Amino acid sequence: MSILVTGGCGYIGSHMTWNLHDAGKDVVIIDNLSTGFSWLVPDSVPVIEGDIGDSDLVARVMKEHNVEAVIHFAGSIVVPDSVTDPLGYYYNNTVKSRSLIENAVNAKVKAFIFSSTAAVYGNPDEADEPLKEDLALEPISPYGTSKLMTEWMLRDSAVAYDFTYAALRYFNVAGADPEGRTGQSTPTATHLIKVANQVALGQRDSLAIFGDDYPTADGTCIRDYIHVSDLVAAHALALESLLNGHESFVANCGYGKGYSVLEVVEAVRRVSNVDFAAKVTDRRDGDPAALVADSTRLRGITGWAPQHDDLDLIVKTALDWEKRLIEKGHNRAL
Ligand SMILES: NC(=O)c1ccc[n+]([C@@H]2O[C@H](COP(=O)([O-])OP(=O)(O)OC[C@H]3O[C@@H](n4cnc5c(N)ncnc54)[C@H](O)[C@@H]3O)[C@@H](O)[C@H]2O)c1
Ligand SMILES: O=c1ccn([C@@H]2O[C@H](COP(=O)(O)OP(=O)(O)O[C@H]3O[C@H](CO)[C@@H](O)[C@H](O)[C@H]3O)[C@@H](O)[C@H]2O)c(=O)[nH]1
Repeated sequence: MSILVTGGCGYIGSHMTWNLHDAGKDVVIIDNLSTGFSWLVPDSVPVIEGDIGDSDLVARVMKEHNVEAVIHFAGSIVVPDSVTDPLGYYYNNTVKSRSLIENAVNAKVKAFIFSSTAAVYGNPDEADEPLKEDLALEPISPYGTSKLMTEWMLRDSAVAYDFTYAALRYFNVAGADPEGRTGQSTPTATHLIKVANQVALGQRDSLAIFGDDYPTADGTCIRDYIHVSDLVAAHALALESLLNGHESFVANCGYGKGYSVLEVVEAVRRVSNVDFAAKVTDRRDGDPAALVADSTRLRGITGWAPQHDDLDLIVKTALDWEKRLIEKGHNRAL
């Protein structure tokens, strides 16, 4: 019996792979290496280079590796790109997820964990923060819609076929493996903490703050930053719950605390000890003002208890990984 991790060579998938490897589980990865790197995962884990939309390949891997569970990270992840390329996002995130789910059903996979997102909530009312799972779902970006449609395919399929699923709605995932084995490695990544660390280390010229006229205390957007190690621990617990017979569920993954863009920039300056410049520019398409999670449901179902709930620690682990990338020469595309 093994666990198929799609997108296992990506940022979050590689942390998941190390988590499962450390726990002694059998893992197999399918990744098309569009944004992932096979050197981020343990040498002993098989990496099948291919696409989750390649049904023959997926069926073969599920059969050969006797796959019992799927943890599905593969996808396109940049919110503003989804605004300019909606059909590309619906294809990679929704159409190919449909194909993967069909393969999982045919292979009699028992449990399916899906990377969903806070972007399914759209631009929620301030009064609804922290956000609970049963709020109205009104994504404001094609990225959010592409993920919500996959949640719905899983909901309906789990009724019709014999498997259970967990759709985990991640808030802003950040930080890196405290042991320094993997981290966010896409040189052109657009995530705030990654970009700010790159600026602090002289890998990028400047940091743009996308808008300071939002209805928040300092005018910049508020997000709930969750350490990637806590996030993948939630997946391991969710999988255990499903395999122990828990019914399917949808759950938020975040700490329940929000930081503004300016507060994050201050944290990166403090931790890096570099007083880099940041310039306010126009708003970025598709950005809601504030997203903060209520994770009561996740904690209740799985017993999840975060270990790294500390913004400076998140920034430090990410910064340490960024330095490692420079040492390894993996920052060359910038
Ligand atoms: N990073 C965040 O803050 C965040 C928040 C919410 C949800 N998510 C979701 O988590 C998942 C992982 O995100 P990440 O930050 O690790 O991104 P990532 O880009 O580092 O990882 C995605 C991985 O999937 C692979 N991939 C993409 N399309 C594929 C395809 N069609 N077939 C096979 N492999 C494919 C890529 O090569 C990469 O290794 C995504 O589904 C994303 O939408 C991320
Ligand atoms: O150079 C930058 C980068 C980001 N931001 C701002 O920082 C905040 C966070 O942005 P970013 O780190 O790009 O994350 P999000 O756009 O919030 O999206 C992330 O978090 C979502 C869940 O909240 C996931 O669905 C997405 O996959 C993931 O990329 C936003 O207000 C951005 O406008 C800047 O001001 N300057």
